[in-house]
Amino acid sequence: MLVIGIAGGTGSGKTTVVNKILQQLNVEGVNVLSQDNYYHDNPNLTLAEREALNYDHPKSIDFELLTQHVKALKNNQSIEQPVYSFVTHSRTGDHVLVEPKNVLIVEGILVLTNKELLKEYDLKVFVHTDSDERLIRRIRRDTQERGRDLQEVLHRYQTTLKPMHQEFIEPSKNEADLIVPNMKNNTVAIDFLTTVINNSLKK
Ligand SMILES: Nc1ncnc2c1ncn2[C@@H]1O[C@H](COP(=O)(O)OP(=O)(O)O)[C@@H](O)[C@H]1O
Ligand SMILES: O=c1ccn([C@@H]2O[C@H](COP(=O)(O)O)[C@@H](O)[C@H]2O)c(=O)[nH]1
Repeated sequence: MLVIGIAGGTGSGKTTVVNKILQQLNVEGVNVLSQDNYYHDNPNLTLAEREALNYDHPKSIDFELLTQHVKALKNNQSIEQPVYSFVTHSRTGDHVLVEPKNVLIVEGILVLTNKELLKEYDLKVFVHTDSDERLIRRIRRDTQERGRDLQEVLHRYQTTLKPMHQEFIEPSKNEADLIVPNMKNNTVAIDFLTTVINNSLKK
């Protein structure tokens, strides 16, 4: 199994890059584990308390479970991936059965920040987009798809998103084997990535 970690700031285009790779890959099967499904659950807190949490710090992620799931899939075992809701900031209680396949992509803002998880990757990618462009994309997405209002997005950007990006996410770029600029559609980088993946699988 080939394991690929794809990180980058919020709104950098990680999901978009992953979807483009999936469309082009010439392999039997690919699993994608999104870090977004591995946020810690906080069932004892009220919704208002959960809304106030910092979701951009590495401690907000259940890296133990994520790493355990990556290791299980590599050992040819199935996993039950938790499902997370961005509306309630909590796990829904549902699970998705994931069976091992030839390629495993692990994507998320913090997936290159955890030492144990870093050991599991064969290829590490960082998607780069300038912060002003990422903020614009985040405002659009969170107001249109995640039920947030403008003031909430801007407040979160200033209080947690930007400082956490500077402290944890941007430095994790140094772990990457490849940096993909994604200010505009970058077909060359996507072609390059799919070629690298296909070649690694042939070895
Ligand atoms: N190269 C690009 N040019 C313009 N818009 C893009 C590009 N890549 C992604 N987007 C848009 O930016 C938003 C965030 O992209 P997404 O892939 O969800 O980012 P991430 O997963 O890193 O948070 C989406 O609305 C997506 O359509
Ligand atoms: O309950 C939550 C958990 C996370 N977030 C925000 O999501 C982004 C990460 O998602 P991307 O798809 O990579 O942008 C992160 O910046 C958190 O702030 C949330 O709003 N609520």
